[in-house]
Amino acid sequence: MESKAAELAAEQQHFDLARKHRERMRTELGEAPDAAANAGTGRRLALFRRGRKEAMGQPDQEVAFGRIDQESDETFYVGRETIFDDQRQVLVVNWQTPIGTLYYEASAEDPRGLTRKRTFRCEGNQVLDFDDLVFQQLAQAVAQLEELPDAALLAELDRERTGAMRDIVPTIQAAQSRLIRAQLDQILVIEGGPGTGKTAVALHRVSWLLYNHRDRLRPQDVLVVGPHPAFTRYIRSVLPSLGDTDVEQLDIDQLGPPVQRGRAEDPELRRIKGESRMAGLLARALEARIGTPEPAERMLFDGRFITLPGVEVAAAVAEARQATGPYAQRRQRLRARLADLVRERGGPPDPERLGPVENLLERLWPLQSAPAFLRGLYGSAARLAAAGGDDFAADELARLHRRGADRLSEEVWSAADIPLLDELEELLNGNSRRYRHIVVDEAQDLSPMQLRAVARRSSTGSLTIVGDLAQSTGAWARDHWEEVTDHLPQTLPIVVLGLRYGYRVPRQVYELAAELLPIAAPNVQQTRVVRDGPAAPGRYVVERGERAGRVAQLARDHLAAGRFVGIVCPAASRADIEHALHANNLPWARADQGELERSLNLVSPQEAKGLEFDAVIVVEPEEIVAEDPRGHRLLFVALTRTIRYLDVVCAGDVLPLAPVPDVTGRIPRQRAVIEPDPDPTVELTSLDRLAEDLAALVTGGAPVPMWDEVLQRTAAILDERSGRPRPKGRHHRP
Ligand SMILES: Nc1ncnc2c1ncn2[C@@H]1O[C@H](COP(=O)(O)OP(=O)(O)OP(=O)(O)O)[C@@H](O)[C@H]1O
Repeated sequence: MESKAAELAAEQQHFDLARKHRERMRTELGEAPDAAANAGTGRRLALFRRGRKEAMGQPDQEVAFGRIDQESDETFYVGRETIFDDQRQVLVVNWQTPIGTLYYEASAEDPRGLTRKRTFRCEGNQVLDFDDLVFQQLAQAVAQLEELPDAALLAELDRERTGAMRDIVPTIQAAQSRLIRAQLDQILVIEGGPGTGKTAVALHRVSWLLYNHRDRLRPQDVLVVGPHPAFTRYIRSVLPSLGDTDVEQLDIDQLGPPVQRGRAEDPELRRIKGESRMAGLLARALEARIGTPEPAERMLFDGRFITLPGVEVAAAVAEARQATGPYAQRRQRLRARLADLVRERGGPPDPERLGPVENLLERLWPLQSAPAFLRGLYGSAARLAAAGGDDFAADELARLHRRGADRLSEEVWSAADIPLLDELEELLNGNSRRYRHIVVDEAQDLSPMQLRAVARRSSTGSLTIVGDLAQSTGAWARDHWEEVTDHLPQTLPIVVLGLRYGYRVPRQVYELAAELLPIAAPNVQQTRVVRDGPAAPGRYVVERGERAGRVAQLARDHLAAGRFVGIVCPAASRADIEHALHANNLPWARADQGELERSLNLVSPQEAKGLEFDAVIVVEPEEIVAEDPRGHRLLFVALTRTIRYLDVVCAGDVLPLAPVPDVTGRIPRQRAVIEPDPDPTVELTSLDRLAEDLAALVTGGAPVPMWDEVLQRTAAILDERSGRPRPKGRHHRP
């Protein structure tokens, strides 16, 4: 057998050769002439080449991260891009190709025709070392190899954070790879605990889909929606680093017209505005703007009166009302009809001279902008009452009523207003941009109106929905995924698949946070943590007056050690903490302004969703719990943001498990987790869907030989839950 040194030298030779050819390919891309049949094609070619060049690894980046050896004796190197030599021989294959996929998927149970999987450790393009998995040897010894974190993954997880998410191409795990490659034509719900890689998987899935469905999907056809600007900023470099530059990435608040945002609103009003019955209210209110004509409509053209009988005008209005299409389009239809009626009576043929028709049209079918219309509607109790119909109680309509700013340009809108404006935009103009695939991250919190805004942008019904029910908080805290998927297009199958291994949060921290789960989300499966952290969580219970000073001191210590730090601070303590940071001369970035670049970041628990830091300082858990009706979930979010260090600084309990009074002094009611009633009328189709979901879970979660075992255990769990006697011979829960 070759010595390791000799093998390393041989690998280095291959890496050097591949790098030489990568640079040759880069040069060729730069030099290729822009000549094309026409200017448009030339521009597209130039853009394509720019995209290809950007996607190429930098000269100092390793050409490959892995190698697979097949039983057929063929060997492939796997990297971020395919590299050819000048004879078109492949030196490295792209991770997104079927061959590249084998690198992630081969396991001891199912080696997929491989004899060996090699993972390289590199510094630049210098091969320092490699680890081998030799499948035949391992097959007998390891039952579930794919679940064990390997050295390469652990080293990657321990790397310091910077405020920008990185790609995980070299270390994608088998279970993650299955979700990345799941079929395009479905609504795939990726669920899992904090730090299981849901966001990373969803972004790599986009890249994989773009590569493997080039015929149907261009980068411009894909939209990624995140919960807030700091999150979008955090993830925005992942797709470009995978070579996919033109994918649109927006915050949920950007799905709507550009208006001034920032209006605060109480949760009850937020809840009303988020409900899908608001769509009906808006549609009725808009139709109510359409007027009725006078018995006779008299118009003056070039000194001559023309009179249209009211019944004819009313018929034209009725026809436009019944037509399909958005308000503005139907208005055009009415305009054309009125012009015809005028011409039939000898009016001017020239549309330029139809000013009086425009006036009549404006009176009957006024032009509207979404913000002007909604401001007017909120401002009128009578219009709200008329549009509310039986769907809204009087006190709900009273809550919606508000006096608008003096000028439209001064109106400040709330987050819950944005999807209403977007709904109106669609009713008025119907020109929302459509996408062929949409990814929605942190989807567990979105209101039905926000989900409608997502759904209307989907031209195919193909979506990837990402979230964690245990982190679902706010006015729309959810306990079941159906509460989300019911508002999405129903054209394709819905499959919920889970990620179970926690890569971010160290064991000591997760154990603390998981104490909240029995109250926060008793139905949610716990994460299996893959690694230990460097230290137990720091618990600092201090006098209230000392709290902010202690936070500043801890932040300073973490910063001195070169860590990327997040302070998760409830609103009630925000001013105190800001003051202490100022006084200690510690500049920080504000997540509420989409910033996340400095070493020190101040985030609210809500903004903390999806983010991660080397060190996290959580301020006053009791206040965090009091901040939301599902406050224990919010605290769970706050405690699970760290990749290494956690400190909790408080005057109250480190881990308040009992309900804590909210800001008004009331004990918030925890909404009961609703177990679905056994319903004998459940339709076969939904049972089929449930069975399909379960089958998908089993397929994705266990190797084939274990399926029977899993099903037997599932049956035992169900028996236990239902209190039914367990038939003899069935497996017991371990
Ligand atoms: N296979 C992997 N290789 C290397 N790093 C990984 C892998 N999977 C996940 N990670 C890392 O683990 C961390 C958590 O991943 P991610 O943010 O995608 O988790 P999440 O499930 O979306 O978490 P949350 O629910 O808190 O938003 C990230 O730093 C990510 O890069």
